[in-house]
Amino acid sequence: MTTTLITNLTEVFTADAAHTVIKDAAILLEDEKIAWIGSAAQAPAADTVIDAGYRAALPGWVDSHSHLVFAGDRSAEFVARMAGQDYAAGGIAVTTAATRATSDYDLTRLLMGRAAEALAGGTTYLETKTGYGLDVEEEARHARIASTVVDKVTFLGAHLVPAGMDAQEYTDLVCGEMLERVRPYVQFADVFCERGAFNEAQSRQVLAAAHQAGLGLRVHGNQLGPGPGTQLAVEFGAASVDHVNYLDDADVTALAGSWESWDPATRTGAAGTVATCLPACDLSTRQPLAPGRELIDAGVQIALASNCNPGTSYTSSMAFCVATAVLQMRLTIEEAITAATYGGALALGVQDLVGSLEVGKRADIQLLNAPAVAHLAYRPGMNLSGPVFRAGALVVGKL
Ligand SMILES: N=CN[C@@H](CCC(=O)O)C(=O)O
Ligand SMILES: [Zn+2]
Repeated sequence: MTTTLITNLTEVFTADAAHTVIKDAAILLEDEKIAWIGSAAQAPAADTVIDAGYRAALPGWVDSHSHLVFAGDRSAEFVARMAGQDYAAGGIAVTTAATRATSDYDLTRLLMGRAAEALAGGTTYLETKTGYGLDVEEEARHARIASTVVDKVTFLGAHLVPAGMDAQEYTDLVCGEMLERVRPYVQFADVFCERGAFNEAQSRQVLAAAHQAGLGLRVHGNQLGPGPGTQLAVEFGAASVDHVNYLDDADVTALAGSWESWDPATRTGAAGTVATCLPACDLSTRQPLAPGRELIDAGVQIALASNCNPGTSYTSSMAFCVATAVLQMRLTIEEAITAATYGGALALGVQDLVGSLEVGKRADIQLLNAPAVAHLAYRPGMNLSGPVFRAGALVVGKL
């Protein structure tokens, strides 16, 4: 066993249940795990001592929603949107055409580049989805490639009905042969339950088949208008419902109800459906920001994620999401960081492994080139990303 002490930290934001902040702190690592956190003055001896240079530390981001397996460019669509055109699900087809025409080698290289970009920004745990393949061979190929690069893979065959195909026929394919082929590579399945994508009956069919196949569930819900997505997610016990821009009182009540057996003070009990807010996407599509403040106040556990994809949110910057959540969604800095770390872990079911800095957890730690984590929102748009540790190893930057 090797011990490493990271010391001279101005503050450590742990993202534990009490949002504990330790000033003038140090963190002891034993191999890949956190063994001790406390005041630097009381730090135990270690084999190696690393001087953090009076930076603040926080957990690595857990980005629980992205679509990184893609090729091609949709900047023209973005330009048109900024000129007043509405976002429509149909844009997905443009990426599908470009991605289908890209080799395994190039697609892997593109995905690895995006994952490296996220890591450099402090993301130490990453989920990504399929959903630009939209036929059996391509969805299986994208799932296989994703499984070699990211931590969790979500099957999103139910992203868009491909041109020329009947919606019911395609839904049957997603729930049958496609699901079977992607199954070895994925842990979750998702459905884009929205006008222009999959309706309630089709979404139900997808969720039921994925559940039957033993997958965790997620739903893209209530992104472009009111709809059944959120309530379906709760009904099926989905790990998360993502977007949640257009919620009514019944949706919020259903989400809150799913957390009734969860004790937020001890973070124990039965987890409900995490509401994942995607503020970078909301800005890029000019949708109303998800009601993160109201959801937290109602007792719902929320996550913040990048939704990095070429259509609606071409950024993997979790720091940008955190700053937006504080400045525009009225979250406190502690709530926003916790949603982007522990909340993401909860949405992926890995909260015992990552998402907070606590003894026994994996040492996924990002340092900020700033003395306090508040700088993430206080200095929006500035690149404050410093050295990053993943599983106890320094993987970004030098110290
Ligand atoms: N809403 C559905 N899917 C993606 C966008 C996909 C695209 O436009 O390429 C999203 O999460 O925003
Ligand atoms: Zn998405």
